[in-house]
Amino acid sequence: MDEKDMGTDLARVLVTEDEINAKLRELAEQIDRDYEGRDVLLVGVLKGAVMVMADLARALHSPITMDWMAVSSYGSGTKSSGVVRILKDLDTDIADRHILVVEDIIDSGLTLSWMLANLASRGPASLEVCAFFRKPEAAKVDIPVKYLGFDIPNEFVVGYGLDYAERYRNLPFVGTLAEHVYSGGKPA
Ligand SMILES: O=P(O)(O)OC[C@H]1O[C@H](OP(=O)(O)OP(=O)(O)O)[C@H](O)[C@@H]1O
Ligand code: HPA
Ligand SMILES: [Mg+2]
Repeated sequence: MDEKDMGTDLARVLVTEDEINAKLRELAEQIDRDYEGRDVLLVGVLKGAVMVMADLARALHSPITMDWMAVSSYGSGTKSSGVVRILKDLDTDIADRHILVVEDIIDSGLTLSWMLANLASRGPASLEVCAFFRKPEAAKVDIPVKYLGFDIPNEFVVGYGLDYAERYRNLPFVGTLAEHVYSGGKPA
């Protein structure tokens, strides 16, 4: 599915594939500059951050390693429960390491707020956040984001890693879903 052939499930494209690729290059340049001479461990948050992690890592020239954590607060719905569970912990000891957490989206901020407190308690040398999308109007807690992709409106979005009931993660752009997808009805 691309932007010209969205099917009937998508209502509106918010960020195009070209905009995503340009932003990745911009963020990678900044990260390369900031981490010059230091080894950085990118910590991706499964599963949403898979796309941004893979693309950002390839856009970087810095020597990086990657690790993954799986936490879940949304389940199959569209609202954060605020209750964060670790489904998979890091394989790496992050004490004295430079950690850059890579997230697809900050919505309420509850997931990342919990994760940052958890990671900080492990004694990293530094701890920063790269979030590709953020919904400023949805924030319940303030998250310090050093590398930000796009601020987007307070609507449920899918694509580029973001799912609705596990679907749409593979769209190369980000958009909103048509009403019939939520209501289970037929496309208009
Ligand atoms: O700021 P918040 O309101 O906490 O929301 C953001 C989090 O919610 C989503 O994860 P989800 O729990 O859906 O898991 P997934 O990445 O596997 O889809 C998203 O990938 C972020 O991790
Ligand atoms: O808008 C969203 N879409 C998909 N997953 C999400 N997780 C938090 N916010 C969102
Ligand atoms: Mg999800």
